[in-house]
Amino acid sequence: MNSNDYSDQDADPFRAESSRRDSPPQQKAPLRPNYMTVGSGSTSESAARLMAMIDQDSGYGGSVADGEGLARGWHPGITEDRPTPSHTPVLPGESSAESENERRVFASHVHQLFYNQNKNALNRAIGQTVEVLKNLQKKNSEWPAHYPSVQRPTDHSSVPHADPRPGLHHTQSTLDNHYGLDQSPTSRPTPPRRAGTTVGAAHSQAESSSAAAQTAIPEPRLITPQLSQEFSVLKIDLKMGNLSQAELVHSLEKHSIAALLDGQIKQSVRHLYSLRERIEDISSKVLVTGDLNAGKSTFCNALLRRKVLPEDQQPCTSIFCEVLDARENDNIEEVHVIPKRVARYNRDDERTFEVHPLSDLEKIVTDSDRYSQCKIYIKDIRGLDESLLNNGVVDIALIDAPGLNADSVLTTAVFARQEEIDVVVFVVSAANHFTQSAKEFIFNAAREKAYIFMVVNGFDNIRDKNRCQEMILKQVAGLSPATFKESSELVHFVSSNAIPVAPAELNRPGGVDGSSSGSGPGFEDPGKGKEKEREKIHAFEELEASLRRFVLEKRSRSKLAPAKTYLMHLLGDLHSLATVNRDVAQAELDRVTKDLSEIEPAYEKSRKVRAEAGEKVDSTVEDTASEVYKFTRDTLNSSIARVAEEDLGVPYPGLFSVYDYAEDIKSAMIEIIAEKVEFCEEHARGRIGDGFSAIKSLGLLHLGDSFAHVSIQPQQIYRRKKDALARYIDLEVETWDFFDVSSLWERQEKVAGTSMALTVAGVVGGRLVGGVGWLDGTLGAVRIVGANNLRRLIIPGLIAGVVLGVSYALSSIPQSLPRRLNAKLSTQLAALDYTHSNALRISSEVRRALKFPGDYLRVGLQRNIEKLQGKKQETSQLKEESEVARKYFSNLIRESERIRTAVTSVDLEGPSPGIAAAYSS
Ligand SMILES: Nc1nc2c(ncn2[C@@H]2O[C@H](COP(=O)(O)OP(=O)(O)OP(=O)(O)O)[C@@H](O)[C@H]2O)c(=O)[nH]1
Repeated sequence: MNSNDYSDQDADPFRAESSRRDSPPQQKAPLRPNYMTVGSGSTSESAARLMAMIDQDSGYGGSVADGEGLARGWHPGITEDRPTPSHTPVLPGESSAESENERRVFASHVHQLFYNQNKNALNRAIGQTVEVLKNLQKKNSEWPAHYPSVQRPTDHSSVPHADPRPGLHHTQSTLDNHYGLDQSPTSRPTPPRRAGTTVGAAHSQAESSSAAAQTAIPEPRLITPQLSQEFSVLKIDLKMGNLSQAELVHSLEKHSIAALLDGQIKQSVRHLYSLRERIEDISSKVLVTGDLNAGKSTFCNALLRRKVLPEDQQPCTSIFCEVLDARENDNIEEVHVIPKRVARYNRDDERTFEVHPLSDLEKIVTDSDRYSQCKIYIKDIRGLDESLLNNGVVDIALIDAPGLNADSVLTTAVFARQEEIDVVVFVVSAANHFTQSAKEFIFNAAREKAYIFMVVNGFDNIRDKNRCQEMILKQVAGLSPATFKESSELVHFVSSNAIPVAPAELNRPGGVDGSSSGSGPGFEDPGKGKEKEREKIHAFEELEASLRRFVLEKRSRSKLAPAKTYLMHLLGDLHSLATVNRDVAQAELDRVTKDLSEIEPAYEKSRKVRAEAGEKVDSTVEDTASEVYKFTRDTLNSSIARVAEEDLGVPYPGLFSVYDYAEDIKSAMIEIIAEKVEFCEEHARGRIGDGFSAIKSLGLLHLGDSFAHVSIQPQQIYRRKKDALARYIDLEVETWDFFDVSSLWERQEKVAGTSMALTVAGVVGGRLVGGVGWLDGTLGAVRIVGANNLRRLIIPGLIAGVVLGVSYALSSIPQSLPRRLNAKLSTQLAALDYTHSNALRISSEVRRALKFPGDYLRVGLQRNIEKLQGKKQETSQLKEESEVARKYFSNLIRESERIRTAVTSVDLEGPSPGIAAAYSS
């Protein structure tokens, strides 16, 4: 507040404050009686609550872990402008310097609480966001997240016009209308796709994470340019060649994008940690700068109420002097001087500074050749309520800068731009106004720090104070419009040298031991009753109060605002990312559910087909083989039994070649039997062909074209050289083989009425060959010719009979020999198990020949099942993944929204609550 304003105020400074700042009516001083809280009596509810809050939250940070405080929010009772619980009784509507001071103190506490509440809310939000990001990082590694990016505008043709999957860029502006004018208004927009997915056919297939990774990436993924632009923190920033960022993102494979996103997340987590560190840092630096000899050192001393820094008529401060609380130096008052060669000061490393007593300061500050800056540790002689160094919330360090001139202006501007400098206090001489260097500095600094705290010093030297104020404010308006707008709080006209200060060394006689301000012992008392002096002190106290608030508010802006802004952006990004991914997961879920509903019955069907076709193949093979076996066995059996009846094609050469004849017959019979075997093989070939056809039609039915090339070559079957049957047959021709008695006997019966001789001969022959029925013959002959005649006839008869019998037997060799040999052959072949072994061989070959197509069919069907089974498993897994992802991203939407709401409610710009508002800039 300006000192001139103050003199015009009425008796109630609160009312004057309120009206000056257009504060809401309820903030005006009430006309109700004030009350006091004294002794140990009961306190009002809100006062008790406030005290409890102050106790809990002393300005050094409340518990971040305590979520309740935030949840409850600011207690409305606190924000009401109630009568200040004052220790200084005043009548309603009246005010005194003491009560005003108490109100300020109270407002300061409210400020602190408000600041801390915001700080804690942000701190908590940072912790929660880090948690969310870490979870997202984990999720991203399992289910590579989709990253929104711009649809490539040239890709008209590849955009499906009627895709059933939901689309996201439906919501985008017409700028992103890539469908062309002919697009049906009812057609659905392009669905969100993951990198690596393709349009068209690929959609119908289940896309597992791994499968998708292998797919080509002809298409860009998602989404709206707006959304893409909205991405601020998690934006994947790629700068390569002439390609735009969006194109680059498109060209990347899904896992590369996931990796990039992972990098962004890590970076964000790191940034959040550094923001947390920053908002937790309670130190704040105030840089005091201004023209040469403007009174900067005097001003700093006045703030400290101690003559610490050397003041002189001539320019004296040539290095940066930082004044810190001695508590940061084990409560020892001393000066650490940093030589120019030292790049970075470290209080714990004595190599980085020289230690000097405070009394050396005058010498030190003028020695700019050796030193770059100094740290002055002093004990704060003021109480918590008034102190600037320790005001209960922040530890403020004052930095007295060398006076500005053409050489130092840039150095100081650079210094002022440092992030750790929260507030710049510019001291300007009321008499000299802004010099060229000053203007240059403010212009430079204003770019970084919108607000500059202006101290117009040496106001006591000015006679026409109003004119001076007007002129200075006009210049401020040009130099820093923001500061001008808040000039009542930020521009102060004071006389720093009017403030009573204690000597630099407190243990000097007359020094103070630092607890009170104002007119304590040792101060250069301006003189009681001197109204003007009091006014100067009052103006300076107002400046101090403003400066304290300004530091707090600036801290809000410089420390809390970046955290808030960053969190808002980050949570916004997370929200967008989560929305996109939830929709993608939902779309995938719908698709795979549909796929699965088709795959499952197909899988069951293929299992059934395999079982049925397998049975059919088995029965075909078995039936064919047993039929062939039976056929072969029957054919060979009958052939062997009747081979003698076949046309053997061997002429009878006569009695003298009868043995050769027997051999030829034997060979002919063996050949006929061998031919029969071949005949059976030929038959088997035919049956193999039939069996194969049956299997092939099954194959074509169930395996389609893949079975078309399957064939067999029946001619190749039974080509193995067969062992010559003759080798195994050992038919020894015996004499008796030429005389087939049984057949002769049969024939004798047929010619029963022929002559006696023949009968006798027959009988004799019969006797000769086997003696069968000779008794009958003899008895018959005796009866017919009588015994005597018989005796006479017997010799010639016998001779005739033998001759006849022998000649008959010899003449019937062509008939009897094959039979005998056939019988012998049959016996031998039976002994060799010839029929069975051949039938078995031929039928086994049938099995072997049909086994190949049968197995091929079986394997093909099995492969079909496995393929479907694999697809089923993959789709089920994808379904599960999509379900989990959808749930996760839905939660992420909610969670990011919840944290964002909490961060939004952190009001760094609005007025401070309650009484503090009356003292806000
Ligand atoms: N009349 C009057 N004199 C003042 C005021 N403030 C400072 N002075 C005097 O102005 C002279 C310069 O003061 P310093 O505090 O040394 O000025 P400075 O800006 O620190 O000087 P450098 O750091 O050397 O640029 C001293 O003699 C002070 O006593 C004031 O408000 N009124």
